[in-house]
Amino acid sequence: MTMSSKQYEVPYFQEKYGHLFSEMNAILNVLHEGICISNAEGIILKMNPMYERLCGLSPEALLGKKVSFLNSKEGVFDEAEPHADRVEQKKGIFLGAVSPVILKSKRPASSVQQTSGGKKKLLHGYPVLNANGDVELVVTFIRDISHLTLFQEQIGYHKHIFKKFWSNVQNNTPEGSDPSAVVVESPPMKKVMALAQRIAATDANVLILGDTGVGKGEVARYIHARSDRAGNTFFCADCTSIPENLIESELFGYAPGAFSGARREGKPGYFDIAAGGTIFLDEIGELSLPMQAKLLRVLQDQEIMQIGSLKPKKIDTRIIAATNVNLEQAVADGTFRQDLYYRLQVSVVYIPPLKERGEDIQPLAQHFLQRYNLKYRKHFYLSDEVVPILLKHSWPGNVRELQNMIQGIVITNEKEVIDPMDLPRMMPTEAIPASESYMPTQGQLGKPLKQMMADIEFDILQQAMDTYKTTEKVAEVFQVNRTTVSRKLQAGKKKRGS
Ligand SMILES: Nc1ncnc2c1ncn2[C@@H]1O[C@H](COP(=O)(O)OP(=O)(O)OP(=O)(O)O)[C@@H](O)[C@H]1O
Repeated sequence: MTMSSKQYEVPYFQEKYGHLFSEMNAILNVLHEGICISNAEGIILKMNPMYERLCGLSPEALLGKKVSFLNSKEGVFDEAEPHADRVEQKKGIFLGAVSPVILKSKRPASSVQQTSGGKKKLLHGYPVLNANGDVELVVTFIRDISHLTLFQEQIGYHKHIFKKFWSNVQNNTPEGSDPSAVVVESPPMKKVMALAQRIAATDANVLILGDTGVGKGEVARYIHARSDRAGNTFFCADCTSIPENLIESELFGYAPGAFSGARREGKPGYFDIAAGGTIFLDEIGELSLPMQAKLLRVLQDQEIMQIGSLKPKKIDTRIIAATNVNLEQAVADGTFRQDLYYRLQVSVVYIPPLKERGEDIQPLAQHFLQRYNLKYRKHFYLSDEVVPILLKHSWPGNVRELQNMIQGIVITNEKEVIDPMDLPRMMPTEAIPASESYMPTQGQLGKPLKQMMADIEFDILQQAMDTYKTTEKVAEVFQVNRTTVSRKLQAGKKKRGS
């Protein structure tokens, strides 16, 4: 709609700036920004058509009025106005106009406003000062930024989806998940992998048992990679990381319009994502009893029931489940369904703990060292003294513990050779089996306790000197002063005449 310039003018303004009007109006009328000019009293003198459009107010309702009319927060209305005009004023007003602020501060001001109808507006106001430095006019520019914020929100949403997708991808392809990179040296592990290879050729569901960190996930990936499903998705779902109230919709998805707040188009579950491939249900021993019942139905009928759907849906997904829970005990305790336990018993792979696979320890340590050297651009290597200590450690956290230890050393160590001193503190002492721990000799027994203790101390320090070579390292291991170590060694040698 094109307005004649007259509609936007008040006599005062026309009188004072009339000579500029024709050119100025032509410019103002084509601008994509709304412009409003008010005087030092806050009276609105002029506005352009875009301003009217963006505010949803007629020029008659504004020209000659105070800017504070625009301020809906304070609910200021001209009581003299007829009711209809007040309603009209109310339609497009802001939560706070910038002009009153500029009149006070004499400085530019900006704000983002949400007007009726949920539109977002960006306001920039500038003072025009006279020769005395007083505000003579305030020029306010207004721009509709609703589409920008909508765009921003859409970008934010897509960023969120991308992040989720990326974390899923990472979740399913963890560091070193290349099945050919699985370290298998010990006879028990060779047996495990031979069994996994045989099972892979069938399409049977699998149950993998073993303590935490033994490599159940690795073996599951190995089975998938060697099966006919290798070209399709391997989806890893950690049952403990999904909140109980979401697990059903995450695993099975939901039908369109399943519940209020649900996505209109419905949501695929992990079983759909892994269609044609393999779903790895880790920590299955932690599933609640109601979810166990639903999983049993999936295993029996090869069907899932999406939330909000009345029709079962056929699935073509191989299930590999894993747990470190003793399922037999869990069945006896009533926390795991017996029928599900029997269903899962079809093909079972048990992975022994690392301490029972001694031949794997050094190759695994070298494997992780190589990986983290490459990752952090380092050249670390293991000293000969380290290997026996690694072999003697009990590895309660299994392969993951070894992996984390090597990564930690590569990140924090200063020198390239990794020796016993660089291992976690508890390792060297723990590595001495009980049979090798110190027992007083016949010769020592019968001596005063103080002397016996000094002898024992001397023997321990000498043993440590054999392992660590320098008094500095021995002092560090035993967390004492270096001079204390030297003094005690010298005293002991003197006493024994060596
Ligand atoms: N034989 C192996 N060769 C190479 N890396 C291995 C081997 N076994 C395990 N790993 C690595 O050790 C880490 C722990 O393995 P994984 O996650 O498979 O154990 P898990 O038994 O599934 O553990 P959890 O019970 O906690 O789920 C992983 O980073 C894995 O890549």
